[in-house]
Amino acid sequence: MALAVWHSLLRIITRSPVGRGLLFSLREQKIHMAAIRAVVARPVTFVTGNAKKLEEVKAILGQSVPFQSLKLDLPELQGEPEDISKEKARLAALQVSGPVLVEDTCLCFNALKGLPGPYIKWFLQKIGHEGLNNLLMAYEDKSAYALCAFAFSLGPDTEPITFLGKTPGKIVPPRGPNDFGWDPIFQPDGYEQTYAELPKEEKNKISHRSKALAMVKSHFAEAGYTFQTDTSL
Ligand SMILES: O=P(O)(O)OP(=O)(O)OP(=O)(O)OC[C@H]1O[C@@H](n2cnc3c(O)ncnc32)[C@H](O)[C@@H]1O
Ligand SMILES: [Mg+2]
Repeated sequence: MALAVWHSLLRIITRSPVGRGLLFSLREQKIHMAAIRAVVARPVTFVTGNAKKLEEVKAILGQSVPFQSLKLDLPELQGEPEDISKEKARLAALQVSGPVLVEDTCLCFNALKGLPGPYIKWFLQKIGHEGLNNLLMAYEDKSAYALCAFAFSLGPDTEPITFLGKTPGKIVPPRGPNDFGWDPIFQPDGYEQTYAELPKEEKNKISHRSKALAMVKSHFAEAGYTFQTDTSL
């Protein structure tokens, strides 16, 4: 009985234009999914010009997302962090002709409505830790947040997707080793130490970068990508 109903249903589907359209689009979708899997069956390249970022990304991701890295200082668009990161991913995907991961980091002062934000690199280079503290001299509010925007693209023809991580804290006079950007002047909420004073493993547990990467990890796990680590292909 059930088989007879099933057969007549199948007849209706295959004979009607709507049913045929449905079957066709299901087939197309299957082909599309297969294409996506084929594209990502290649290594993901994390593109950055910053060795310290790479070090942290390696430590945080471990073996969960196999990737190779490419040292390249990509040009950066002006604008909102997410858009900057997406544009970096588009440029990186063109360069690599394959799946890429990039990130853009911001340091945002609440008293300055989020500035320097994505321009922190240039502020840090020009005015240093002391100058960054001085920017907040006129304000009582020293609160700030570190923001990381990762963007992942499957390749040059694919729209990048973003993953944001944010850690609140405050800006303080520099303390701790001066080996990574603005780490000595950022004290995360709930800690008496600056990022620079914290052991690396501790920073990597609570940082803006680790929060964004946790989302990257779960996206990769849900999508079920299979990545090739053999770069000879
Ligand atoms: O090639 P990319 O990945 O862009 O590397 P970059 O050094 O240019 O990095 P950004 O454009 O994201 O600029 C962010 C600035 O903040 C610094 N920075 C990034 N992450 C940091 C972190 O976790 N702690 C301290 N400083 C950080 C970094 O050194 C830059 O000066
Ligand atoms: Mg940069």
